[in-house]
Amino acid sequence: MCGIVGIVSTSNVNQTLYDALTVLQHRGQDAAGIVTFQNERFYLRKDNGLVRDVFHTRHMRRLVGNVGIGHVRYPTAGSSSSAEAQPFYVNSPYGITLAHNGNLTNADDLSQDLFRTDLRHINTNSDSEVLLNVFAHELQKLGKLNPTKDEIFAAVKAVHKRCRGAYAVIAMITGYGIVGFRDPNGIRPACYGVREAEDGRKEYMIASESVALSAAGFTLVRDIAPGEAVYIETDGTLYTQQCAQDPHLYPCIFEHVYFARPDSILDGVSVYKARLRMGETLADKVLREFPDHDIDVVMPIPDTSRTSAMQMAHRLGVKFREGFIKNRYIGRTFIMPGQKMRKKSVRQKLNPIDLEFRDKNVMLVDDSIVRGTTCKEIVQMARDAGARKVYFASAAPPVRYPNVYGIDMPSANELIAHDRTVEEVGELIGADWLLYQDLEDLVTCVSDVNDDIEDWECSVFTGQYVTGDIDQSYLDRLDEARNDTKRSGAGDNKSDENGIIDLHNDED
Ligand SMILES: O=P(O)(O)OC[C@H]1O[C@H](OP(=O)(O)OP(=O)(O)O)[C@H](O)[C@@H]1O
Ligand SMILES: NC(=O)CC[C@H](N)C(=O)O
Ligand SMILES: [Mg+2]
Repeated sequence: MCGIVGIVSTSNVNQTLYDALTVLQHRGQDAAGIVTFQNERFYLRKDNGLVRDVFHTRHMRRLVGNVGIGHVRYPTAGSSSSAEAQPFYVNSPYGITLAHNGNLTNADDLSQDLFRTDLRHINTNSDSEVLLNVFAHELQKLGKLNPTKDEIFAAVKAVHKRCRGAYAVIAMITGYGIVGFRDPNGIRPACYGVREAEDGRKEYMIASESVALSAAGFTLVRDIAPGEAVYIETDGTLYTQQCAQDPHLYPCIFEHVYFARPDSILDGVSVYKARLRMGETLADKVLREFPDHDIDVVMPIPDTSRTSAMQMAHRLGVKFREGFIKNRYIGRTFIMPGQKMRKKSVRQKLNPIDLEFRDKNVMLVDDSIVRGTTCKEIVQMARDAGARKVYFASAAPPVRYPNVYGIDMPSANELIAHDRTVEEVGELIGADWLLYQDLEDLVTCVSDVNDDIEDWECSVFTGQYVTGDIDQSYLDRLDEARNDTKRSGAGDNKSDENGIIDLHNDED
């Protein structure tokens, strides 16, 4: 998952972009980047690291201009190399930079076409660089010296025809403006908002999540529709157009389970409310399956499961307690590259308050169980702290299938629930009872607010991929390229050794 943001303002955008990226930091903690535009020049700073580590005062001073875009990255393609940090840049036509959240499922084919037919060179293994070049090529084909909204929208239309997979995108076209668009299935989120400058002129922001808008004083106008493009010229004139032939809204349900911040509203659905409901439906399942339960206390695994755990305890009428304290200086473990790093981080990250466990039957609640790294360690920690029985509940159903749309779960074999029954997973993690949310219930928790949502992208639970182009051979190739063993040998954290030359980066 990544976070994207773009602003057209009447004054310098560097600080607002920086602030927005810190608000979106939960979506990607590997790399960050900002590019601004002023007087016919782009100013770019991107590197590996958290936002606060990548941008120092000297970089911020140089990021001048009233228009700009930003990105926080959590890789799902290529490597963690700083050369694959975003935004990407291409000089022709016009000079375009682009930030992408999602994952293209036909990036390999596109890359070949770009080279053979479109005579374009791709310098990294990033699917986002491919996407940028498709967009650039389609814009170039129109052959205009000064592109108008019609050319921009025509290029987005062509992108929809050529690209498969998931993409929420913000691109900046030198001197003209920024364009944001979503793939025709609306898998990844994107919205836009407006605020008034002191002189009354309008300023716009496009972002992955509404929380980035509200934190910067923008009012949410609406979500970008699937397939739609929003083009904002540098003078603040805004145009929108549907650019896909047959759009459907199938948003990723995992945004509500784990990725998004609870204070965001995605496609009209409050993430916070959805998570409260997940707690209620989990409690109802406990009461259905275990009416005489002997749970003394419900505890969240911080942070993401807090909202659901609280509501579950409330509905069950049992105590809600914080049994694990989180070290706030360790990042999200699930989005860390490499299993070794994730495992070590769980112990460093969470520490039990023993007195909350001693002689108690505890129900531990997490938002999801993916590789099982967190819950295995946690169950043991609860026992070591003196718990009598350790029950475990997941606010999401079993994660059994890889994700191909921008969440880094490339390998079925690394998913603890893949090819296993709930009982087998329960045994593996060492819980006395393991309870998963039913998929139907999860869907109910996020539904009934927005009738435009035709269905949810639930492939990690069902193995059904909404783009219809995913077969076993694709999944095998993805597994081969990105499984943890592969990456721990040659990829992540050795990024500088993979030989990708960083072409357009202000390194210090
Ligand atoms: O089964 P696993 O492979 O361990 O993955 C699932 C865990 O990872 C995430 O937590 P994370 O630490 O990333 O972030 P959080 O603090 O937002 O909960 C998620 O909330 C689960 O706790
Ligand atoms: N998680 C994402 O959205 C990743 C975007 C892109 N596929 C990359 O790897 O950089
Ligand atoms: Mg967690």
